[in-house]
Amino acid sequence: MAKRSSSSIPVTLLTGFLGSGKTTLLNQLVRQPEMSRTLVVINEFGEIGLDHQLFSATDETQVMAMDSGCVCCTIRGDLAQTLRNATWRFAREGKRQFDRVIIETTGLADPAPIMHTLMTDERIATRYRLDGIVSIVDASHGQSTLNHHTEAVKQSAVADLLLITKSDLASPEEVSGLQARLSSINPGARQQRIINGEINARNLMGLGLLDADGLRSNPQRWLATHTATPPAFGAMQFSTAFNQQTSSFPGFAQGHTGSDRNRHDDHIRAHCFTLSTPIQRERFEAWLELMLSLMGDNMLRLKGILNIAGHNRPSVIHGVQHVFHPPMELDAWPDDDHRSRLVFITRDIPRESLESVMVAIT
Ligand SMILES: Nc1nc2c(ncn2[C@@H]2O[C@H](COP(=O)(O)OP(=O)(O)OP(=O)(O)O)[C@@H](O)[C@H]2O)c(=O)[nH]1
Repeated sequence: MAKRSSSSIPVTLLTGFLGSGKTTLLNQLVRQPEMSRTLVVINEFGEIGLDHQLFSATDETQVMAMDSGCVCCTIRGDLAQTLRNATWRFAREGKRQFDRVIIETTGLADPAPIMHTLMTDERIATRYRLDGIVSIVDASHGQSTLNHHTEAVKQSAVADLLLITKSDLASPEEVSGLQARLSSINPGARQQRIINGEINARNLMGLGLLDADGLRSNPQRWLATHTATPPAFGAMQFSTAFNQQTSSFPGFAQGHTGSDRNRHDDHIRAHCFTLSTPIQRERFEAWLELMLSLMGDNMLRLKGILNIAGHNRPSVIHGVQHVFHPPMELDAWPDDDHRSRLVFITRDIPRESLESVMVAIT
C-alpha cells in the first residue's frame, strides 16, 4: 500500500461550461502572490489573454485510448507531454519554478481523461497529484446549461468546489434554485458565489486529501458533506442523493421531491456508505475490481477512507470511472471515528447494485 507523498505537485482542474467565467477567474487569480509559482495550462484553442509568466498551452483534441483499449478510458496525450516536460521547461538553474499547476479545460471538456492522465502515466502520477476539481457554473444560464448539456452535469458531479459566477445577473431565487440543484447533483462539493472572478486563490487550494500546504491530510473535509447525513445504523449506513431525494439504509427515508425525468442530472447520484466493521482487504479489492469493470464510465467518481482489518492506520482511495489511485495509507486517523466511509458518484446505477454487495466486504 503506497504512502502518501506530500512532495508531489498539486494539480487543480478548472472546468466550467462555455462562457461561464473561467478566463475571468484565472485573470484574477494570477494577480495574487499565492499564484506566482503556479503553472497555468490552458487549451491552445482558447483565448489566451493571460498575463502570467508560467503558462503553457495544450491541445484537448488529442484524447487517446489507454493501452487497455477500454472505451471509457482515454487520456490526454498532449497534457501528459506538457506535464512531463514542464519540470525542466519551467526550470531555472536546475530548479523548478512552479510548485502548483492549474489546468483550464474548454467548456465542453470531459474531466475524466485529465484525471486518467494524472493517475495512469507513471512518470506523472509520481510527480503530480490531483488536488481538486473546481467547476464554474454561470448563475444566469446554469439551469438551462444543465438541462441541455450532459458535459455540464458531469463537470458539476465530479467537482470538489462549485463556483457560481454571474450571480449579479440572476435573481436571488434563480441563484438559490441553481444552488439547490447543484447540491442534489453533488452534495459533497462546497459552493461559493463569485462575481467577476473575485476570490482568494487559497480557496481553490487544498481541496483534496491534503491541505493547501500539502502537509496535513483532511479526510473529514474531503468526504464531509457526503457522509454527514444518515444516522448510525449498526454496521452500515447508506444514503443516496438523487435530485433532492435522499434515503438511507434501511428504513431511513428522508423525503423527496418529484423531478423532470428528462433532465441529465436525474441520472446522477451520490451514494454514501459508512461501515463500522473493518473491511477485509482482499474481499474489498476483488469486489471493487469487479464492480468498477462492470460500471465503466457510469462510475463518475469514487472517494473513500477505509479501515482495513489488521491495519492501525486508515487508507484512502479515490478514482474516476474504473481508474483509481491505489489505496494510500495515512499516518494516523484524524480523530476517534475509525469507520470506513465510501462515496460513489454514479450515473444510471441503481443503489441496490451497490448496497447488496457492501455487506460482503466486512
Ligand atoms: N456580469 C458578470 N459577468 C461576468 C462574470 N464573470 C465573467 N463574466 C463575463 O462573462 C464573459 C465570459 O467570461 P470568460 O471568463 O471569458 O468565460 P470562459 O469560461 O473563459 O469562456 P470560454 O473560454 O469561452 O469557455 C466575459 O464577458 C466576462 O467578463 C460575473 O461574475 N458577472
